Amino acid sequence: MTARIIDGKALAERVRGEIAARAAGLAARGEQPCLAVLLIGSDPASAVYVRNKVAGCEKAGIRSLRFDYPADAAPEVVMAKLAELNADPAVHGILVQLPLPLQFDEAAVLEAISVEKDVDGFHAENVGRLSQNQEAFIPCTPHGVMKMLESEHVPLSGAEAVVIGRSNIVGKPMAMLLTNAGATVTVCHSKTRDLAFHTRRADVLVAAVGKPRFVTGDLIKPGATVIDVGINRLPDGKLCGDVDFDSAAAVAGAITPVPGGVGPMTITMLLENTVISAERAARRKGL
Ligand SMILES: Nc1nc(=O)c2c([nH]1)NC[C@@H]1CN(c3ccc(C(=O)N[C@@H](CCC(=O)O)C(=O)O)cc3)C=[N+]21
Ligand SMILES: [Mg+2]
Repeated sequence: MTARIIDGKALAERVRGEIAARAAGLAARGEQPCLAVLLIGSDPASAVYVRNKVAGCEKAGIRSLRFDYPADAAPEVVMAKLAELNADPAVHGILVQLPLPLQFDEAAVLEAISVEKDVDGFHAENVGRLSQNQEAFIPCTPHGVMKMLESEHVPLSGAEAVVIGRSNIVGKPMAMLLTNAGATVTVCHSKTRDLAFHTRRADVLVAAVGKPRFVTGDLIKPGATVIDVGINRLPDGKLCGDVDFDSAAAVAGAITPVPGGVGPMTITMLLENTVISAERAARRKGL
């Protein structure tokens, strides 16, 4: 058996077409969607992601504002910029690229973004709303994964879902979304005693561990849907996921590649959240 490949890039293209149409409609009514992106420091991976986000905005007809700060930037300077962007009615989304340099209190920075403009969905209030299954900005990576599962018609109600990784930006919100969709969810992590015991029961397996090729075929239930959230840069510069693609694809029913899987959907959901925020602003203004 060899797994069907879930083409995140193709799905992202399709969804971005719809987002671009909504953005154009908003611009015609005088409310052009606008995303502000703050990048602090010079981490090369962060620079690539931010460049991809800005390019994604441009292609979808979303205005983007980019603010770059040196690694030793004073937190007060960034906080002042956030206050300014929160108050600017032309700005609909604000994203502070993570990780932040050590002098920053990450939680304090995320809380300083207004809930209405928190298109990353990392503000505690949006996290709380998601956990209560209320309308909220949903973190882009897990939201993109849900869209992929939906477009592939993967049944979730009553399914066994296993998430490897318990980060605030992927693992935990992923578990919440799968729970809200009716799956029986297990969250595994570095302290899990018998990983294979859990993963071999999974109808849907999401890998967000940050270890290259960590999930091998022997951990996968035959026919399972395997979602690879990992993005690891190998010494040769190539990108690889948390899943050992070849051994996994021999067992799984469907699998996402890296690159071209979850990554492009992550940026797509960021664009969608920005458009949603702009649509709300337009509605408030009666446009
Ligand atoms: N505040 C914040 N919000 C984020 O959403 C956020 C963040 N910080 N910090 C880092 C992670 C990572 N992330 C990715 C976005 C796009 C790709 C992506 O487009 N990947 C392409 C390949 C890109 C490449 O060539 O490197 C792919 O998988 O095909 C990957 C990873 C967003 N993140
Ligand atoms: Mg983890």
